[in-house]
Amino acid sequence: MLKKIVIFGVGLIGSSFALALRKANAVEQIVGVGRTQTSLLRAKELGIIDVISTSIEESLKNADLVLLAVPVAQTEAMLAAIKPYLQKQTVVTDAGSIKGEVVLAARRALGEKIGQFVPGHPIAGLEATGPDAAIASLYVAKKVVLTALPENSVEQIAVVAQAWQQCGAIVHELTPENHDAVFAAVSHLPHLLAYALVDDIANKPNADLLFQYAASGFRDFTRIAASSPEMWRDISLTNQTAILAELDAYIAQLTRFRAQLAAGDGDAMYAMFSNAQRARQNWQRSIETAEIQPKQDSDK
Ligand SMILES: NC(=O)c1ccc[n+]([C@@H]2O[C@H](COP(=O)([O-])OP(=O)(O)OC[C@H]3O[C@@H](n4cnc5c(N)ncnc54)[C@H](O)[C@@H]3O)[C@@H](O)[C@H]2O)c1
Ligand SMILES: O=C(O)C(=O)C[C@]1(C(=O)O)C=C[C@@H](O)C=C1
Repeated sequence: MLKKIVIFGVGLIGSSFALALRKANAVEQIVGVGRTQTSLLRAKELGIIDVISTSIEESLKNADLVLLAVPVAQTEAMLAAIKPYLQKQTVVTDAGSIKGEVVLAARRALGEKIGQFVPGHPIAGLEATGPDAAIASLYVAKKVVLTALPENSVEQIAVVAQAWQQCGAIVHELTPENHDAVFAAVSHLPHLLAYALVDDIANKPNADLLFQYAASGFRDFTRIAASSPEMWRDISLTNQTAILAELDAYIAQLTRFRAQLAAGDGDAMYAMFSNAQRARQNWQRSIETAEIQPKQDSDK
């Protein structure tokens, strides 16, 4: 049981963490720190947080756990503001979608207190933002990747891992470099492609006509283009190298495909479509097995 947790950023991710811990009866008091009073008042109204912080110093007194759930470019300034008031027993974690730059920012901001920071990333989310979008079950049977630091103690890592497990999540560990390369391929690139496609269509002279007939294929491919521009700007800039590598590989793939189409090479196109279909079906089956099983267990 955590006595006090402090959440910086009461948006989708921070508020869902709060709701999940409350549902599990795993926390006594939740304090919210925000950029705008509006989201903090709304989070309090919705019963997500108990207390709206008016001072970082006060909020950190006797805290067990601090979660940063803000756009990743805020990490360094936020940890620098926290550092003077960070007590020895408090563990700090984050939910940022990239880890390499977050770790560098944390080292710069926290200095000798870096051992108290256990970097994390829940692999669950939505295109919606803010406390109204929060869901208590968002993390159930979903992965949370920790990229623990050599300076973290086993106990500090356990505080963060156990909090996520209380939310129903399954904790994995990766190095920050592996993390950023993996998510550049399977999360960051798809978001950028969806944004680019919708922007391209929106800028066409006949955009209204095109959107009028866009249907479920368009909906499935572009849901994530409704995500937060601030969040995705920060992810793009802080994971620039890995995203550029994935973007180049994708452009090469499109160039290959374009040549096949221009040449009317149906066999080559069929081979690529079949390989992708098989891979997508296998992925769907394996993810369903992994994610449905724990849900059934927890229903017992
Ligand atoms: N949305 C997802 O699918 C998802 C999934 C996993 C991880 N993440 C990561 O979680 C973090 C939060 O994303 P989200 O989806 O909850 O976004 P969100 O927009 O719903 O919430 C972010 C909150 O942070 C607040 N904020 C911004 N700057 C702040 C500051 N300086 N001080 C205090 N509060 C501040 C905003 O007001 C907002 O309430 C991001 O780092 C993102 O990369 C998002
Ligand atoms: O489902 C969505 O809307 C998401 O964008 C979630 C998603 C993802 O790409 O899967 C996005 C970013 C996160 O860092 C983790 C999860």
